[in-house]
Amino acid sequence: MSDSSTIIAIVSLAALVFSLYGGASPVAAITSFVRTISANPQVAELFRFLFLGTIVEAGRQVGETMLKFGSSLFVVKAEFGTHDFAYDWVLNYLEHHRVWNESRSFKVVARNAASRPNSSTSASLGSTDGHPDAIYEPAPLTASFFRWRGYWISVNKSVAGYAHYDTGEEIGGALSISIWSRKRQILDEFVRAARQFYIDSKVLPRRVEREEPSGALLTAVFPQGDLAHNWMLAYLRSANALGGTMDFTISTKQSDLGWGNGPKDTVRYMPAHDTKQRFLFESPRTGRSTWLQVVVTPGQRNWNSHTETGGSITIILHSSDKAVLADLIETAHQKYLQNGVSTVTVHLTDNRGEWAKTITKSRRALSTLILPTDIKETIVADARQFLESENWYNQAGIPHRRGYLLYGEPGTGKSTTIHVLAGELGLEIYFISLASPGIDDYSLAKLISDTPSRCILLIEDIDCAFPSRDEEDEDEEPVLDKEGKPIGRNPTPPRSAVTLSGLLNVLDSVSSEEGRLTFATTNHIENLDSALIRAGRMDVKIQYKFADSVQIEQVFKRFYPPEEEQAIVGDHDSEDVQGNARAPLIHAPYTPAEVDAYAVEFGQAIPASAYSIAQIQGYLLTKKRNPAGAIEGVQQWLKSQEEEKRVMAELKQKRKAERAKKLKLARERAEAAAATKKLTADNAEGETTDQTSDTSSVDGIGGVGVKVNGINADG
Ligand SMILES: Nc1ncnc2c1ncn2[C@@H]1O[C@H](COP(=O)(O)OP(=O)(O)OP(=O)(O)O)[C@@H](O)[C@H]1O
Repeated sequence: MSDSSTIIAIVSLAALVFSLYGGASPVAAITSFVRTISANPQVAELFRFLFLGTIVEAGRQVGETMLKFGSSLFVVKAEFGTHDFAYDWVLNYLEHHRVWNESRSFKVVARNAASRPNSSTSASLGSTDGHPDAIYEPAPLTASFFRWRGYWISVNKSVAGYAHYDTGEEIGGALSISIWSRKRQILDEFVRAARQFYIDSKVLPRRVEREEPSGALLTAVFPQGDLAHNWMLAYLRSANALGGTMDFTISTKQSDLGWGNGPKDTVRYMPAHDTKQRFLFESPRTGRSTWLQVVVTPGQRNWNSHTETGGSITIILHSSDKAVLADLIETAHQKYLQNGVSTVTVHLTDNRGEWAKTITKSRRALSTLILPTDIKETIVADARQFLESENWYNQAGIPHRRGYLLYGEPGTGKSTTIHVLAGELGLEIYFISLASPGIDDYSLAKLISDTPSRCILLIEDIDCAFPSRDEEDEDEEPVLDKEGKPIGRNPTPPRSAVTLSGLLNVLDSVSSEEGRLTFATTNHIENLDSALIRAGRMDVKIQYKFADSVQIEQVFKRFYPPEEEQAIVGDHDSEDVQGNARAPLIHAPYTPAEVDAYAVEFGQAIPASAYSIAQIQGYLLTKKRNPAGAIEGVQQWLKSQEEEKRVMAELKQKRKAERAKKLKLARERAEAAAATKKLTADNAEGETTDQTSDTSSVDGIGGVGVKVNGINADG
């Protein structure tokens, strides 16, 4: 009975007594009432029960109030909601202490068991047939007691939750604990111990949604196209952090190389769109472990440029410490650099003028680059010294940038030099071709500002930003003066939308002063503007020529290494960084002495400064593993090359003759046009004179006729 009902009962009783004995004093009325009812034994019995019941209920209520008061003095209580991480700490800790070991009432779950903390009480159900294990949880409202550091603690699943329709994780429930102690700090110690145990046992944390607001977590987004995205991807792949997903997109495309475990993987397993994976980051620096949740969003493929843009990697850190994020990024960066030891990364643009694609090439050894004398060593030393002398540049007030112009015949090793150098210096190449459709002054400036400091910026075929001055160019049209006389030729319009001033601005821009090595290559240095190649923009200029006899010998020896076993030269993947054969393929059927002798013979057979290394390499590739055959066939090959040259020269000659004919025709047409113009002017003058004299008008018209005939005869 509640307090109010007791009061109502007493008041009603008093009212009854008063109505019966209204005229008497209250004491007399109660006395006579008691006398009246005690005369009736049944009514007396009823009132005795009522009286005793009231006493017992009042006593119970007083006792309960005292117990509540007492327990608030001697028991510390806490509740943990299933939506919160603290619930996971405590649940995991209690499971570890086998708190419900003796219980006879469980809730058993199997869905999503793989992502739940490992339970010591979990039963392995059919673990061999791929079914998940079951997890035993306390059933709602069953209390369990256990001793912890000398205190009694009771645990009770006070509110039963329900499974989330998507994740299967319990939400809406609560776990209550009561610690039998007067000391409030025991609760702090308990929660701290549970949290530490959770961290130490590295159990898989619950999944959180990116949108879920949580001050306890840090979120970092790495957008595709930024270098940090590449670092993170390299790190996650190397740490096998993306293998845990259950949703894959399978690809066999070369362009999806980044998702393979190695460059030679034929099938690549890419995480499906927006899949979330949890992964324990163990910092090699601090030794600290932090759970990460990784969400990979692949980009949209642009079918014109065959590149992917707009993707991202989102990392949710189960930590609020920014130092962990910084540590993760640095670890990923270091991993990426380590990978770069055996590979060279080349960034390419799409046709909208954005860095969109990254390809990885095997690193090429310095020894595989064949240049006269010690040019390659000089270039490497020069670039290395430049990178190491940033302070010197700053102190001297000179922009910290260096430009190299590699010019000369095609196929002589200009691009190869840059590839080799990138491998030697551990730098990435940012490749821009000025002839690409999407590249103009604006996109060029943007592309360059989007490159990191310390990289190689490679501008290939820089001459296409300038009009060609090639005498042989067939597209040239004659330029005529006012009189219609040819005064020269129109230079071919540049093949690039980039202008000279745009290019110079970019080379001089502030963003180029960050330890960047700019390389430009061209086959036509004569077409370049002197402003572009002056020192300060192009500090080092190196000419590449056709191979001399020493180079020819070296190429030959490279094809027939004197080792017992050999790899196919020219296939870079079969060489390691030192240029040694990685995968021995076949027993060499010749001795080193034989190869040396053949090489000298080969060097003498091929005329010096007439062929590029690319051409010679092309021939030797037809004679793999057969140095004697290469010597035997060389004269035949030279003849075919001469024949090819002759045919090319003939074609050129023919084209020249056609152009001369075209030019002559154009000149004649122009002269005729000029003559017509003059005749019209004379005629107009004649008509003016005619208005004053009739005879002169006839002469004038006749004069016109003669002139017209004259033009026709000429024509
Ligand atoms: N000096 C060289 N040393 C080693 N290999 C070379 C050399 N020159 C050319 N090659 C080989 O020839 C091929 C083409 O070389 P590369 O692309 O470097 O020439 P390039 O001068 O840049 O030509 P282009 O001016 O046409 O771009 C490569 O496969 C490379 O292996």
